[in-house]
Amino acid sequence: MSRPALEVRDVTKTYVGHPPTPVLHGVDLSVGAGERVAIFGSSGSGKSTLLNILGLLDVPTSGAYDLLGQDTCALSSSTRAKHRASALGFVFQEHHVLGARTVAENLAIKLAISGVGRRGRADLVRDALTQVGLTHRRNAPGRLLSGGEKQRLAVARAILTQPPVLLADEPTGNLDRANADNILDLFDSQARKGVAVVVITHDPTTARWADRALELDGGRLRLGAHG
Ligand SMILES: Nc1ncnc2c1ncn2[C@@H]1O[C@H](COP(=O)(O)OP(=O)(O)OP(=O)(O)O)[C@@H](O)[C@H]1O
Repeated sequence: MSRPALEVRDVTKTYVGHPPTPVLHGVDLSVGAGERVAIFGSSGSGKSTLLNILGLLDVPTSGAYDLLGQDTCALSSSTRAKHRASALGFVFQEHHVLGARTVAENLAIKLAISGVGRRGRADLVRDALTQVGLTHRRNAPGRLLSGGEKQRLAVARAILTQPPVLLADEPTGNLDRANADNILDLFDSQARKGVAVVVITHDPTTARWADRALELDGGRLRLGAHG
């Protein structure tokens, strides 16, 4: 069997404090290339905590997390940041679009921050806009986009450098059904290219859309009712 894109083994997370807050109690998760996984669970069950760990924004208290075959727990913070930039794309419920910048500038700025040279940027921006169907809006300021268009721009930003893993936190949360389906279609295209897609969601339709829907309950993941 081929190596999973990401693999979490017996991960625990306890936030330090008085008293400490134990959140994850032994999470196991393996996601293959091209697989679409949805994670749902009640408020406070630890979904964001797990996504922060998967996104290399936080570290587990114990357990192992391998991303693209690399043990991430042993990495220095600067190597983690490099790994985060090259391996992961993020889509959030809040799309963080820069309102005063054009659609194309929103993407070019992300590439500049990622260290992509000026010459390479135009092609990547064009490809990403084509993929999400926003080419005709490339010169529009971000503030004039509709909610659905802003979220498509957020997906374009996440896939700009073609990361092999896409992490999304309630990506359809603020959208009507048609726009939500549009975002899921974009994720489908990514999965068909071999990208591993992990989505945190409260939306039952999004959970049913996934190849596997897992419920975070009692600090552990189990196959959910939608799976
Ligand atoms: N930095 C922190 N320090 C201490 N406790 C925290 C911290 N971050 C989260 N928690 C606590 O950990 C628990 C899980 O939080 P988390 O945000 O992961 O849940 P969630 O499932 O994403 O919730 P929601 O669906 O409401 O966003 C909550 O009880 C929360 O208060």
